[in-house]
Amino acid sequence: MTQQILVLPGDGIGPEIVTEAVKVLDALRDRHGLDITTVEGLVGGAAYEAEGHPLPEETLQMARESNAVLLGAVGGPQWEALDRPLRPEQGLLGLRSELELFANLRPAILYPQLAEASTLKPEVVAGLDIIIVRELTGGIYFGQPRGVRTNAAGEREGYNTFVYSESEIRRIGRVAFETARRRGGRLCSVDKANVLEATELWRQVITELHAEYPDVELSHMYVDNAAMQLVREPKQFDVVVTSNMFGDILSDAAAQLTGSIGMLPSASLNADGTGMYEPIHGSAPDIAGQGAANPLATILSVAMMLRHSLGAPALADAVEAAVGRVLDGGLRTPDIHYAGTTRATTAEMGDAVVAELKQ
Ligand SMILES: NC(=O)C1=CN([C@@H]2O[C@H](COP(=O)(O)OP(=O)(O)OC[C@H]3O[C@@H](n4cnc5c(N)ncnc54)[C@H](O)[C@@H]3O)[C@@H](O)[C@H]2O)C=CC1
Ligand SMILES: CC(C)CC(=O)C(=O)O
Ligand SMILES: [Mg+2]
Repeated sequence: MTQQILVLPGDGIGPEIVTEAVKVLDALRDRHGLDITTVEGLVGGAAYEAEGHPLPEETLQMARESNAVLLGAVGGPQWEALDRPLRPEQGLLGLRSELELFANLRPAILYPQLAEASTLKPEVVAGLDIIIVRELTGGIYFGQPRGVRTNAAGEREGYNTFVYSESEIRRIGRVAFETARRRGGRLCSVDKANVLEATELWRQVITELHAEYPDVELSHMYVDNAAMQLVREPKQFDVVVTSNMFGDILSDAAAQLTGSIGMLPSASLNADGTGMYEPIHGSAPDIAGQGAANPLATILSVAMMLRHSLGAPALADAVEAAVGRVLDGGLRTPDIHYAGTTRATTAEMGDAVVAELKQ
């Protein structure tokens, strides 16, 4: 049966990188027999400009009717002064929450060809293959109450709520233990249990759950130490499970281990395997419109879509291998460019992946 993919380019570099990922999807459909159809929708600032809301009802409806969603990125300085519910980022958070995409998989894999692109010493990052399992629909990004109020001293104060229920921790914990079981068998749960009650409960629930996964080696680490360990000795990790905000921050740090934030894809999954696929980076307003964005994180997100939502693991492998061959050939967008390699635009990089896929 034909599977439908909702394409949401969003803002900034979003349309540029998504164009390249759609070229890959088109090639898979036309030349490799992938039975898909794509529809396009609005999200973020683009949706606000056209419809007055960052997540129009029509977009949400199309997402619900699709087998998978491919998203670029949202946000930009021009929308920062809007009331919070109208800001582009709320469109993305709304999609994650409405589709119950609680499990965010963020693999950080160093392509060997990019060892020199990393700002870390090659021996620190060579062979890096870790995955961050980030809880995506709870924690401080969604907790109530939140806002800005005037306190008793007549001063403005901002407040947010860091809250996790046992069931929210358990379901992301299960995804993480299962992921570890399929990989190197090691899970590190990252929290701030020494200070925050919500993450003290996190540590307890993950520890309880461990009884069901005795074959997985579990460790716990405070988030401040984890940030340091990620740059000190990243290969000590296999699977990391953590809360929404900690995962957001740690995955940007992990991205740089691989050479660039433009290399890290992600899958956001719900309980029935429906997924949204997006690069981990944002809309990069500083380079938007210049053809300078690296489209590989978005193209690698297509590979994750093929594996997790479209039941096409062999095509996922083919896309990842095509990316590897393009890097072998020396083509580099500016973020991963260094002496001896060939500078490429966003579109040249996408075209090169498509050309490699044809072989
Ligand atoms: N998932 C999403 O849609 C996200 C949206 N944002 C939004 O994006 C906007 C910009 O946020 P920033 O903090 O600057 O984060 P960002 O991730 O957009 O950019 C950080 C830095 O990385 C570079 N970069 C990002 N993606 C790249 C790519 N594919 N190729 C080459 N370089 C790349 C940018 O040029 C910038 O220097 C904000 O409005 C923010 O709210 C931020 C993070 C995630
Ligand atoms: C802009 C935020 C809503 C998201 C973010 O930074 C992320 O998911 O990595
Ligand atoms: Mg982020």
